[in-house]
Amino acid sequence: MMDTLIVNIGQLLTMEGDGPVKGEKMKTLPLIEQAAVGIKNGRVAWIGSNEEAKTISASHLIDAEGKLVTPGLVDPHTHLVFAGSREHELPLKQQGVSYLDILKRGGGILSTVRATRAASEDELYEKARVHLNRMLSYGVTTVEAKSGYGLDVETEQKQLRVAKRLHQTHHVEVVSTFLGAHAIPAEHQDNPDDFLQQMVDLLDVIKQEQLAEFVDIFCETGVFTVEQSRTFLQKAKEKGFAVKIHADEIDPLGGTELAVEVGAVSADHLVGSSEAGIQQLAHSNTIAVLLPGTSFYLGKRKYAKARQMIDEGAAVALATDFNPGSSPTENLQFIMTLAALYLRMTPEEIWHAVTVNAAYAINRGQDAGRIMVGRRADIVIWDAPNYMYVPYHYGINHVRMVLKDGKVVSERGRGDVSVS
Ligand SMILES: N=CN[C@@H](CCC(=O)O)C(=O)O
Ligand SMILES: [Zn+2]
Repeated sequence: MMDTLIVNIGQLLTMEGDGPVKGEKMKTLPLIEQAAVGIKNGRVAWIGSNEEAKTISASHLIDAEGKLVTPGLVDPHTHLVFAGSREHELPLKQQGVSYLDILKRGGGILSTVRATRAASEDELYEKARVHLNRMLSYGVTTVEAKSGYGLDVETEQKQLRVAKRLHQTHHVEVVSTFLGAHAIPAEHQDNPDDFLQQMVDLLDVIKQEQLAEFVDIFCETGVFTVEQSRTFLQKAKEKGFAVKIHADEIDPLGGTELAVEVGAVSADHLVGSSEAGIQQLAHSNTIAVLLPGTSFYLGKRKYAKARQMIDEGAAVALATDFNPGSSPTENLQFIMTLAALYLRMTPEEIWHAVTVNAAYAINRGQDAGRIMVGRRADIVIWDAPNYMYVPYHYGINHVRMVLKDGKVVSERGRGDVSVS
């Protein structure tokens, strides 16, 4: 007897397998047609054909109506917790002022820092909760959330406490990353190493209070150098954190090579990765987290070389990079379309990148990203006839229903608008 039985599934993407999916293997999608899934105690208890399902009883029956069913999506790179917004930067961008120049003038990340410092913990929580609700409605059941808009001891902890509270209170699982090294705050422009030392000193408290499991740094021109990033991440690793890097986002500094060297769980952005960096990445365990929404929104022509990365054998994941400056969107489905058009990833590769590989990019590979017996039942029922349809029909939400731990936590109308 199942708690819930999902029947009449046209295409079930189980993503069944072991470990992150690399290179060539991303081209083959583990898929069952005319399938059904049984759920008990919040976990997947049975997977079989729709025919076999007729012999199984359940307290709650969901008819997938011949549509697509997939694992809950995983968004492995977001800046979820912040105050304010930055729509006033759009005209500056139109005048040709670059992202790094806006930052140099004290805007960009630093303007969000001022707003976040001024906000109360409850205000930050309420705002982030709204963004997280929206992510859930787009099919995301696990999300990574970075701090980095405090850049002082007090506000960084405030952001991390908000992420922890969201994890405890929201249906979506929130995996927390300390990004205290996101920019050099105004008061430390002349002594960035002192600032980095303050952030290092904070690591013990973060560990004790279990406020984050990852540590990240923005390795970029005018922000932190490769040397500073190496030292900072090595100290974080010594203190027991897993590490990530904002690498080669704008200028090709060698952040990709550094990610491999320090054994980062993921290297993120990678728009300017060198040939050597891509080679090293492809032969490492570091997941390449690509953020085409950021290239798109910064109005760039240059995108990460996803094709080359996959062809060389790397495991690629995709994320929204949701943040108020370079990618203000919670819509991972739109990112899937950008990946198809600008990263030239195939639909099969894209689905790996938003499920299993995204889960491995945040050390959740054993829990999320796959529909397998014994796993948490984090499942999306789509109003889409097949997996290719989601990146194809762009800019709208194709989710019909989201289950987290076997419970329906988000449900939408069918989009069949009645016009009188
Ligand atoms: N590049 C650094 N951090 C974010 C942007 C943050 C912001 O602009 O507020 C990113 O990943 O794109
Ligand atoms: Zn980011």
